[in-house]
Amino acid sequence: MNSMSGHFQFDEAGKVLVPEEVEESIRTLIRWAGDDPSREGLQDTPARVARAWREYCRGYEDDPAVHLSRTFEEVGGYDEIVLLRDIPFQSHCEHHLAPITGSASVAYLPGERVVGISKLARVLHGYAERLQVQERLTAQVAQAIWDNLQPRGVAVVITARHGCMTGRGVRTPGVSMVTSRMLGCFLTDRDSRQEVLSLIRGA
Ligand SMILES: Nc1nc2c(ncn2[C@@H]2O[C@H](COP(=O)(O)OP(=O)(O)OP(=O)(O)O)[C@@H](O)[C@H]2O)c(=O)[nH]1
Ligand SMILES: [Zn+2]
Repeated sequence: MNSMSGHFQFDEAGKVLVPEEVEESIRTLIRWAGDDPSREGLQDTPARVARAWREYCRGYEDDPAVHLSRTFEEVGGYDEIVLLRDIPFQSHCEHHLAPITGSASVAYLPGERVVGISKLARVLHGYAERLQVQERLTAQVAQAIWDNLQPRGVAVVITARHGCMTGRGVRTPGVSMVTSRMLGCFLTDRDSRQEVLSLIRGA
């Protein structure tokens, strides 16, 4: 079994085993950044970093479709928009492996089936906890809900800050990126789109 392809191995205590080649690559990076990986404070760092990255990227082990498979048919005749607003999330950009932190609003207009509301946040985290660009994250969350719930409409709006624009590069703190993906009636019907956008804005 190849530990590099996401099939992790664990010790008796259930802690993930870090392959030597992964630790060595982190030591190389520390050396390249200008420090000495053998000094006391950095000795355990490669294993910690490896485990931290497995956690940052645990979305690769997650299947959002599973979260959306547990649906309910009857919710008291409710057939209006369901919105989960301002769900905080963390991701990492695929260009610099820098943190992306933000919040997402996820809405759908149910068809036959509704889902437990926490599942919308689980889908978001499942895709966010991978190496991402914000546009793809937004599209994947919307598409997963569209494919699995067959709703009448889906709207996803994400606002996030990119660490690669604050701590390095253009060094422009405070700026956010906003992306949205509308499907179904939120794409084709102007009134539905306005309604969902005003709910998302909290107007
Ligand atoms: N569209 C998009 N761009 C992103 C995202 N995350 C990071 N980026 C951008 O990806 C780009 C990568 O540009 P490159 O020119 O290849 O890399 P770079 O030399 O490090 O660029 P700078 O960040 O401008 O220093 C940068 O403009 C980043 O701001 C994202 O989620 N979506
Ligand atoms: Zn980046």
